[in-house]
Amino acid sequence: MTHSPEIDQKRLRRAVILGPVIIGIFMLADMSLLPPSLYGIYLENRLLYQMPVVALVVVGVFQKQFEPYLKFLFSVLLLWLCFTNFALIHRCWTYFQFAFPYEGTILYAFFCVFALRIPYKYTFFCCVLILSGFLYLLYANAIYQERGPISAAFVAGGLFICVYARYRIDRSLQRMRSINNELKKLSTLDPLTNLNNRRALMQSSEALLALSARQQLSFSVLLLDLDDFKKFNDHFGHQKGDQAICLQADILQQVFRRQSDVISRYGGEEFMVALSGMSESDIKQKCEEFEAQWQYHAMTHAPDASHKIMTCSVGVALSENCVGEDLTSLIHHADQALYKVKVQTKGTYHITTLPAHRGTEC
Ligand SMILES: Nc1nc2c(ncn2[C@@H]2O[C@H](COP(=O)(O)OP(=O)(O)OP(=O)(O)O)[C@@H](O)[C@H]2O)c(=O)[nH]1
Repeated sequence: MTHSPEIDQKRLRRAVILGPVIIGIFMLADMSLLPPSLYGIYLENRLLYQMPVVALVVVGVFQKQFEPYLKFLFSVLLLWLCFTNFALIHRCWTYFQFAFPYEGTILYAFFCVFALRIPYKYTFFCCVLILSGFLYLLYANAIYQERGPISAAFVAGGLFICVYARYRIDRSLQRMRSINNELKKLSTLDPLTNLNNRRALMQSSEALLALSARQQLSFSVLLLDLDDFKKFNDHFGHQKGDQAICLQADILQQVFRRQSDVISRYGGEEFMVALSGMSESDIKQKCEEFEAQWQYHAMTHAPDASHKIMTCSVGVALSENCVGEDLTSLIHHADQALYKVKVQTKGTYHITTLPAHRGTEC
């Protein structure tokens, strides 16, 4: 299941607010364990060094302009929390011979890596630095005495779990994203021609029609159907038929080159093109260019077909002012125009111009 960026952002904001609350709860627990002589350096460490940085990060998460730098900011936060904690452990030991607990290191790492979602590479880098810092702390001070090695192993193990789990999570997310993109492609593209399929066509055409209506532009639907294609298939075989369909897709892409032109496979050997802002004479010119391309390629047709070479009939519905027009009705008019061509002269085109609607915008 995927979430929208807005939901992700809300969750991140909630998590980052939770951070100081958890630190606050731990402070109360720590204070109940600490000898009163340590209150001063403990509160100084938490309130003067840790909390201001935590507050800065919370503010950063709520500022949109910091979004690209959040992973860096969270990594700095993690390092800062761990190293200020090491400084506290060092001071408690040096001045009061008190072995302040080290387990917070692992909690900081778990929170920043999993709740704030520091990516794998940053996590790896941070965990290496944190472990090095902790090992140096143990080397420089005999804080945990005979429990030193097991403490080191515990911190190393906790950090390793962080790195490895983050790696697996990031890999799975990456795989999910690429599968999602593939599925999206499969659900919108026709596998033979790589053009939009009917579903994507309807979405794109509706959007283009709405835009054309708002800008008071003309809108036209072209239905293009290869002639006597059944005879072609029967004579040359299905594979050659597929080649003709691919050639049709190539020709359409050559003729209708504007970025806004919507080209798609409507179904079988039928294609549809939706155009915005084209006059009747522009469309005539495009249809002639299209027919000329088929003449140029001169693909030999079946002996019993109406033409010696492959041709394509085109039916066009042109709405000069598409305000109030709907796509289904335009497709219907284009289909009727195509039918006229099929029964009269295959391999040509027919344009039906629709009168301008009056009234509400579509
Ligand atoms: N090779 C191939 N053939 C297809 C594909 N999709 C549909 N067809 C064939 O296209 C043919 C369409 O035949 P008809 O609808 O009778 O149309 P037609 O023979 O072109 O006749 P007119 O439209 O009147 O010119 C059928 O034989 C389908 O099997 C495809 O993806 N590949």
